[in-house]
Amino acid sequence: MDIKSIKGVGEKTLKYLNSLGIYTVKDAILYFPRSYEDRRNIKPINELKDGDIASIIADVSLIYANRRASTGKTISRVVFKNQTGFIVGVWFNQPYIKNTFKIGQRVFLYGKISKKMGEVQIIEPQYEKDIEDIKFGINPIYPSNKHLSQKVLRKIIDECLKYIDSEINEILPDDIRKQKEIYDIKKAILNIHHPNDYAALDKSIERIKFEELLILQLGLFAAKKRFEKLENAYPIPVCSEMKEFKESLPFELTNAQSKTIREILIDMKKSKPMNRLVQGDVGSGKTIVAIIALFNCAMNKYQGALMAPTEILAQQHFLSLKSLLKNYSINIALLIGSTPKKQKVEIIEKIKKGEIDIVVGTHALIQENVEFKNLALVITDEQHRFGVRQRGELINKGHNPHVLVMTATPIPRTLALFVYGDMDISIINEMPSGRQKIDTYFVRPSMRDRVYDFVKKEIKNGRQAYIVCPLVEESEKLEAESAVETYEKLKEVYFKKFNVGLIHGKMNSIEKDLVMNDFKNKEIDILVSTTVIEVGINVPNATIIVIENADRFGLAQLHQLRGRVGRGSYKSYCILISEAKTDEARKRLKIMTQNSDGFIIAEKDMELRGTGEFFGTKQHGPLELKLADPFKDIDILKQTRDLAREMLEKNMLYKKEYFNLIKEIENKFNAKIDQTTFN
Ligand SMILES: Nc1ncnc2c1ncn2[C@@H]1O[C@H](COP(=O)(O)OP(=O)(O)OP(=O)(O)O)[C@@H](O)[C@H]1O
Repeated sequence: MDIKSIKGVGEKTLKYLNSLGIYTVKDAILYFPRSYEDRRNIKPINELKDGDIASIIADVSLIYANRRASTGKTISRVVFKNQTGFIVGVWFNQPYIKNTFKIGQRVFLYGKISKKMGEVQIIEPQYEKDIEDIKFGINPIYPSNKHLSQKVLRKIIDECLKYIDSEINEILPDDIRKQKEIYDIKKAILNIHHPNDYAALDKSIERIKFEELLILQLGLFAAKKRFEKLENAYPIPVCSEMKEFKESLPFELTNAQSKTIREILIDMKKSKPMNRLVQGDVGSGKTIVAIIALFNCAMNKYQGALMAPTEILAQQHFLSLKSLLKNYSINIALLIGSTPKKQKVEIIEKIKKGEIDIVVGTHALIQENVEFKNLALVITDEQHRFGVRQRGELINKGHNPHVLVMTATPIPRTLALFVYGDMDISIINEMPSGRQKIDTYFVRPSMRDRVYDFVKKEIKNGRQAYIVCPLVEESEKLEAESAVETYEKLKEVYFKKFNVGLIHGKMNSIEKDLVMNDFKNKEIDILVSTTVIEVGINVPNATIIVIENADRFGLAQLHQLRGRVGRGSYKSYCILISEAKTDEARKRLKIMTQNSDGFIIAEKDMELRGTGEFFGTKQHGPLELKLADPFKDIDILKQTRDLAREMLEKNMLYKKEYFNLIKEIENKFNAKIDQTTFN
């Protein structure tokens, strides 16, 4: 059911809902809160302590005129009272607040308490004036943006929840739910939006995680079986030019690269399609491995495709391929969202006729009108951006093509088995020779000027720098705005005599390319950027990266960002600027200063948190998991793996009560499942 049919969803709201990924009523039902506010305890004012998060019901007793503080901020103050005392609501830069309340009106307030010189204040509280309508339970807070208030979003989602019976199907049969003592799906979803208590919430979250991980495990088993049975891939022998090509490279391959390449070339010779994951730490040299596989494919007159997670990266891979393969008659094309229409049509036509040997692209490659003549090798450079589903879509364009997946996110071996259990794994655990350790420092913002002086020194020595702006979750636009601000300031104040460039996610790809090219050609000394440079960017002359508000980033992300430097033989530096107010933040940043191996960082992160935000908490995770986190939920992961095995051994999945489960696996993995799949 379309979200448009829900009361209160006009054209504008629809646009904003879409920007959150909500298009249907089902999307809204499955749009889970990011956190909760506990409104159950209404507290007497005279018992409030500084720092409390409290709920209060009181009457408006006095509304002050707005005041301007020396910082330029407008301050609005409203006094509320009840039998237990007075409390002052304080709002900054919201001058309209003073007209929002009426003397004598009864309101509900929720927010953080601050005690200042005997005055009890509640800072920028949430308020509700229709006391009748107030929900006093544990209320959801949804990931949102400034256009959609929590109030509106809650109302819409609550309206959608009325349709839960028709929109959501139970996929776990009764006997499994009983055996595992887990909630039915509808109860779990309703509880996640409006929990009665935390125990019910935990059990509900667990139910969703269980379902997600069970589907993942079954999907992986199905994929593995499917691959095991495939026999008719194009066998691609090692071409006679291979030796000469390797010798022509500008560097000698590391042992780990050579071993991985050997494994790949052996796989490609077979008529059984390759299904291999290459895991290599940041900067370990995965690209050349992909290039060699593509070269071998093209020299055997088959087509190969390389899919990258961003346009910048696709472009970079395209240029590397062009330059390294220039002495061979291999036709290479780039196909990305921003390729001009006319050119796109031409490229697509040539791919179809087999006139293009290697095509590099983004998800534009999986668009339906791209057809290949003889696609024999599919490489996806995942960096944890693609889901299993998109990978499947590209694979379906070939005739059982060989598949190579590359990832720079280090996953401890035991865990890799669970999340990439369907694939063979090669690991590049060695850095090219001549690399030096990246010195990493964690400093307070008060040291910023000294950091900038250091940046200047590096630039005077001929090197280049990245300055990464604070992460703004949930809004690429705000992130871009903050990057522009930082850029202006740096250009005009600190680095007047230098060439400063800017790159962020809201620029179109032509603009991004221009900037990246200028940076590569040393026309830019300092590149101010958001996390768009996180994956894969390769400018070996850049030797220093400064990361602002470093504690906001996940460790994986910091590790990726740091990997933008130290990619050549120059000594490189990573400077993490952070207030790091909590113990945990300090410990995490210390992990970065003391370790350089991504696998170890991943493990330490796991130990420290007992959970793993290593992957980040975005709802569109690598495996399209909404709540489950393979790092954190290792117990559920094991349970579901055992259950998946049992289901297969006992041939349970063909019973009709498993119909919905099977449908869901087909959906998520973009693969057909029938009686023969698991045999
Ligand atoms: N054996 C080698 N010896 C010297 N330099 C190498 C070697 N292999 C790769 N390089 C160089 O190292 C740099 C990093 O390689 P590449 O871009 O493939 O890394 P990556 O593993 O893809 O890193 P990331 O995960 O950051 O994308 C490149 O400049 C590449 O030319």
